[in-house]
Amino acid sequence: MAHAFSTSFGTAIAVAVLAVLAVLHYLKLRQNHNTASLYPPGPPVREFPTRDTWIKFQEWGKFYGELVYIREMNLLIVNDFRIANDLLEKRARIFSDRLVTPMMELCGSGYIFSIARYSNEWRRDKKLFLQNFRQATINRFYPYQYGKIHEFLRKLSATPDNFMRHTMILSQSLIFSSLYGLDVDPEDRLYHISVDAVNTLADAISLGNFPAIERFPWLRYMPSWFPGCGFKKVAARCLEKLQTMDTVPFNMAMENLRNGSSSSIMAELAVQNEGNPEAIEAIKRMGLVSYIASADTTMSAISSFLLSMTLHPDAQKKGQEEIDLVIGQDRLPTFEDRQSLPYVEAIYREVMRLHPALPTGVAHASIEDDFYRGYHIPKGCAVIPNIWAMNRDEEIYSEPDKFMPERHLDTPGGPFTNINNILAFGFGRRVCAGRYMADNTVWLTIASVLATFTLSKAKDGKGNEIDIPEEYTSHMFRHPKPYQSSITPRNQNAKELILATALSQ
Ligand code: HEM
Repeated sequence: MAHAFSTSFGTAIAVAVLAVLAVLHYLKLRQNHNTASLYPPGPPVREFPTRDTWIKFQEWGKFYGELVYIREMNLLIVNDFRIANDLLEKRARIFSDRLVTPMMELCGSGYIFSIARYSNEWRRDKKLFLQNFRQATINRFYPYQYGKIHEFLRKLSATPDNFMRHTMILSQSLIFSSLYGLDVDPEDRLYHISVDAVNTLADAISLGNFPAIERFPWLRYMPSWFPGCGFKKVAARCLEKLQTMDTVPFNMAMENLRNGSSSSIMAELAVQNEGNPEAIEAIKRMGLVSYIASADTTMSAISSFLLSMTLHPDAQKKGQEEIDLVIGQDRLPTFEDRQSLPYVEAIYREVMRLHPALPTGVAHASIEDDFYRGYHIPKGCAVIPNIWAMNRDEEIYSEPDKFMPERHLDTPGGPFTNINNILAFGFGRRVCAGRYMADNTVWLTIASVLATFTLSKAKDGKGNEIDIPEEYTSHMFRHPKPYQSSITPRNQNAKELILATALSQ
């Protein structure tokens, strides 16, 4: 009897569970059916802007709402930090892919994990990168950062009118010195190889430059003489340049180690992995991605700082006064001073807020269908985080377009909040892997320039200030367009401090 009871009870439970499952399945199907066609609203593709995309995206956000979707492109624009966090951070399992076009693959995107698919290859290369750039070991780069930033001060002092060129050289040469132990000059062959390789890559993978392969991906399997297959030669050239770029500095670093003239992180890693060709290739790729990911971004942040100081003398003065008060005028700032300089930190945070180097970040992509706030986000959707708009959220920042470092002092956490609050570095599992190094480089440059120079508008022959139009480039990387500025050492003491840095090189 007991057995019969338990059997019928068990059957009843099984029937009930099946019934619940059936209902749930039906509801899910219904939800999918209802939402499958419910994409977020958005404009037609023909309205897609060709420049200053972040401004148009921000306008669309105000018009269409929190999610803007361009159906023909399967592209989602996110203007709100909370949503970026929900998708790119909390649902990182789904939203950590990148869109890789056939042209990118042919050009060697597999070499550069910052633009590679969310894959085992990405995990492998990122792991090696993080071992070398994680927060705990980041002070290994301090000597190179002091060296190159002090060299930058000397160049600014000697030829201030070339400040833009000096900024670019600082950003590019820092990676060569930090990783390879190489002192690269703009006249060097290596410098030209690197600039040329990056430009070739940028041209080759920019959408619209090779429409045939974009429209007919199968063309990649045709020979290069086949009509419309000119892209194959371009891709082969690009790949070759990237290979040269990751091999030439690596070989130089190895040669320097062998002949005893200098050691370097790259050479030491290679020695530890001697006899393991795969590991050696991964080390070379790490050097390549470091250069590609760091040069333009670091240059942009420092350039935006210089322009901001020229345009905002009050903020500049407050930064200088804080430095004078805390460390005096007899030495240059060091990393140990950082926590004692809240206003300098606030200037840094404000530069990163108002002028993100990549205003629309780097697009993530989804690996499966997802549903968010009642909308369907299809598999393979490119998600653009509009950092520009997020950093100008009026609910968080009053008068968001104004340069006001004070806003970071007035917040509960003060200016020294977690680096992950700096949205300019991106999101989730694809967040900038070099951010600890970048953060240190940009901060030390800011503190060192404030300690030693005064920046102001340049004057014409009649002594009138020359107006600065405050124009920025309008493509993926955003940085100030050329302008004139007066950059002079603050006083004799500052001049001597700058010159003295040459002695410690
Ligand atoms: C001010 C300077 C910098 C800024 C503003 C910046 C910004 C960014 C952004 C927005 C991304 C994309 C994040 C995302 O997909 O959500 C990124 C990725 C990356 N950055 Fe940076 N970056 C800077 C400097 C550097 C430096 C100095 C390095 C290396 C030494 C570096 C290495 C990387 C790498 C490897 C990635 C790819 C991460 C991945 O896809 O997994 N960055 N960066």
